[in-house]
Amino acid sequence: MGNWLSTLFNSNKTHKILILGLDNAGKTTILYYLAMNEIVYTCPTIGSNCEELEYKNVKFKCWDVGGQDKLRRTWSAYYPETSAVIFVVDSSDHSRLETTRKEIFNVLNNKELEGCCCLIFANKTDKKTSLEPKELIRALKLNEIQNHCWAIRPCCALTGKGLKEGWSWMTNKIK
Ligand SMILES: Nc1nc2c(ncn2[C@@H]2O[C@H](COP(=O)(O)OP(=O)(O)OP(=O)(O)O)[C@@H](O)[C@H]2O)c(=O)[nH]1
Ligand SMILES: [Mg+2]
Repeated sequence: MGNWLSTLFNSNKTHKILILGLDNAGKTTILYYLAMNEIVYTCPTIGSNCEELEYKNVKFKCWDVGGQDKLRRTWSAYYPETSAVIFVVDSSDHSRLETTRKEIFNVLNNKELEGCCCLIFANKTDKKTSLEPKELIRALKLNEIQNHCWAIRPCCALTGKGLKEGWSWMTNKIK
């Protein structure tokens, strides 16, 4: 991982992280930025990508699952043993806010994810039309999330801006 993902404390456990979100949200771009600290040009994911990362001597196995409509029904196969969900939102995609909202709540209402914390990355902040986190909280009704510790963080996967802050929040919440 990048420089900011260095060493501090020890744990033998590998935490499973699930990266979900609609197609084109930027999940794969985020995964590879976290894993390699560089921008990877992607094509739509059919199936999933998996990378093992280490942060402060804690190991993470991150699954990025394709977000196309027909692939979303496969997401639940990845739920068992998940420590945290990262839900990536294209904050400039105004036309699919309602679909995004439904998918977030579908995911978080699943019993297999009980107790998981959820980091929502408001990605593509470089775009002029991107909504701010507080606008997304309102549009996606995030205050209605129950029984999950959650946070929303703005980011730009093309520059890495905001990824560290979001990742740090998530790792602090994982038990
Ligand atoms: N402008 C901008 N484009 C981005 C950003 N992050 C990702 N993209 C672009 O958005 C497109 C989709 O990115 P992916 O990472 O493939 O999206 P995905 O969520 O993995 O999509 P699926 O695999 O289809 O589920 C690519 O062209 C990326 O280069 C960002 O922060 N800003
Ligand atoms: Mg992808």
